[in-house]
Amino acid sequence: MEVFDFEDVQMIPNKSIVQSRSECDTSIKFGPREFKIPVVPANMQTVMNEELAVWFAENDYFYIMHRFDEEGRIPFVKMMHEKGLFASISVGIKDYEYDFVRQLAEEKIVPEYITIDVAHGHSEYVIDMIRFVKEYLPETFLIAGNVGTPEAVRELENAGADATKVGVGPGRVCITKLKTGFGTGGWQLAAVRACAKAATKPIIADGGIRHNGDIAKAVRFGASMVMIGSLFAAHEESPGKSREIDGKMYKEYFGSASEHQKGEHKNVEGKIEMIRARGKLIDTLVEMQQDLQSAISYAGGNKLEAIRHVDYVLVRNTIYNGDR
Ligand SMILES: NC(=O)C1=CN([C@@H]2O[C@H](COP(=O)(O)OP(=O)(O)OC[C@H]3O[C@@H](n4cnc5c(N)ncnc54)[C@H](OP(=O)(O)O)[C@@H]3O)[C@@H](O)[C@H]2O)C=CC1
Ligand SMILES: Nc1nc2c(ncn2[C@@H]2O[C@H](COP(=O)(O)O)[C@@H](O)[C@H]2O)c(=O)[nH]1
Repeated sequence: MEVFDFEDVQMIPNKSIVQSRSECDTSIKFGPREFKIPVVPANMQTVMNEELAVWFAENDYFYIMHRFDEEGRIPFVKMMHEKGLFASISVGIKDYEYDFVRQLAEEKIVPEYITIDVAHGHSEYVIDMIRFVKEYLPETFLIAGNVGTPEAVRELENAGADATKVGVGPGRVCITKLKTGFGTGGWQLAAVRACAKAATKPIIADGGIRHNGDIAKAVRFGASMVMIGSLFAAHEESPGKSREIDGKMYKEYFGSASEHQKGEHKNVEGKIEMIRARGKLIDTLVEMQQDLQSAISYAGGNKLEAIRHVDYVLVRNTIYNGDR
């Protein structure tokens, strides 16, 4: 297989058909709803919280709530539904998660989206959970992950997953690749391509996005949705704690498998980073949308779909052209 990552690829412009980039439509239908852009913040504790979830849902952006406040999940779904908003939550695969899903079904609390969020999604235990969720909550749109191979995508889809999440180890605070030697770190974009070719349902490209142009590249290689952690962390509204270092403000961004998150040094595959505090989240979202509109224009179309068909070249790390 030909391997490459985001920085190794440049897409080739086509003749533009629009008079203004504002004509380009970045919206995407994902599951039962349509969203403004094909981007979702990572379901991590320093990226998403209840307040942000409400704001994202109110403003037609997709979100996935993390699973680290286990007791808070049912009140969260109820609160979202009382406000007339969609609920999108995460589950793990431990035994008590089966009780949780059963409780949702018994109490008729049906989230619109559930994401099975584990590091190594290509596993019989994940397949069992997919079957269980689809049996008890058949109306919920079920995302399962994370995986890095076409075979895994096929197996999770066959078990009933409505979408799969691709990316094992490309994240900014990920140390899976260093600690285990496994993953899609360094060739995430090629893994997205291979998985998308095998997929019959949508895939989410998860991790490794460092620039807005990477979103367009992930779409080009088959992603319906792109999950991003580090670019969404450290905004004014981000949940991470703030700290002043040498007179500059930073916010924490830590891995979901970090010692910081787990509270113990066992199977640690994540780290904590301090990221320079940035402005408002809405400015980042608007810039992502504008950059995507521009990308659609370069692709020669006026809808997101146009990006999927463009030619590309492999430039092997040269896109910075000495500017970095
Ligand atoms: N996208 C990525 O590249 C990665 C993401 N993460 C994130 O970290 C968080 C914690 O993940 P995770 O450790 O899966 O969650 P959990 O702690 O809930 O573990 C999942 C379950 O699977 C079992 N398991 C068996 N083999 C593995 C394996 N190789 N990796 C992980 N679990 C295994 C675990 O048992 P036991 O603990 O006894 O082994 C546990 O029961 C998640 O939010 C996940 O998204 C973590 C690493 C990589
Ligand atoms: N290997 C690990 N991966 C992790 C951990 N916590 C989260 N993640 C993954 O990273 C992406 C976000 O990536 P980014 O490049 O946009 O910052 C996130 O969605 C998870 O899939 C972890 O502790 N270890």
